[in-house]
Amino acid sequence: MATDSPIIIALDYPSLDAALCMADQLDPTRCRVKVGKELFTRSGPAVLEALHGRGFEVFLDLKFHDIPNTVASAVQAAAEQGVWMVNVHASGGRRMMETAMQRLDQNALTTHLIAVTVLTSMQTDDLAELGIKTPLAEHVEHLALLAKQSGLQGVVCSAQESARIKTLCGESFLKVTPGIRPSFAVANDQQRTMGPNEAMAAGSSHLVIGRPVTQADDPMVALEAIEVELEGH
Ligand SMILES: O=C(O)c1cc(=O)[nH]c(=O)n1[C@@H]1O[C@H](COP(=O)(O)O)[C@@H](O)[C@H]1O
Repeated sequence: MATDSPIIIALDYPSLDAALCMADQLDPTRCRVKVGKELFTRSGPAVLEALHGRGFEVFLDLKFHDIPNTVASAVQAAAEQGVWMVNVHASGGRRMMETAMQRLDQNALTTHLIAVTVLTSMQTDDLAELGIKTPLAEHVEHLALLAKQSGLQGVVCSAQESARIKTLCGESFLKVTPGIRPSFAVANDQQRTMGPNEAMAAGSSHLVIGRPVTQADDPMVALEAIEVELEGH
């Protein structure tokens, strides 16, 4: 079931049952869902089947990062399970990203392939510790351009970087932005955050939202409050 909503709810739960309990409160015409490392490691492909069966488009967020052939095979495996979107780490480099994209094309698989730039939990000091001296925003732009040149359809970045990436990589290049914090939510471990409305105004194409909805007393009330903040987009 396709949706026009930019909202992607992160189903960061420790079991299939818990994730489906949340999904059953959501409407696949009003949001997509994201399956990440914890849930997929615990439940495996069964969770994808269950969510597809309920009509959801699924972003499989496993952030692959390995040698080109291994990543291409993993991306192919994800796409063959019908996921809407899958991601790799841009820091895996051009050959890794190009090989993965070619594998999708060779097999006529239409899953969106995007690359993580710099995690939204990181700041300049974290990059410096890794030996990356470039200012964080510049490093994000560099990785976004590399992903675009490698043929990928978009990136995961902070909404703080969406405007600049839109200028560099174009409007249709996807900017999938976690670290979204509606006015009622706390930052948790996120560092580079933005509100949903501001993120869309900055050029984000999709908003990844987890705890502000999944840990709310009433997740549907939280989701509706976000939809209200987004009115006009
Ligand atoms: O790839 C991601 O989805 C991702 C990339 C990133 O840079 N930062 C980030 O928070 N995420 C994911 O986005 C979700 C954010 O969840 P909340 O912080 O609970 O809203 C989590 O599932 C993260 O794994």
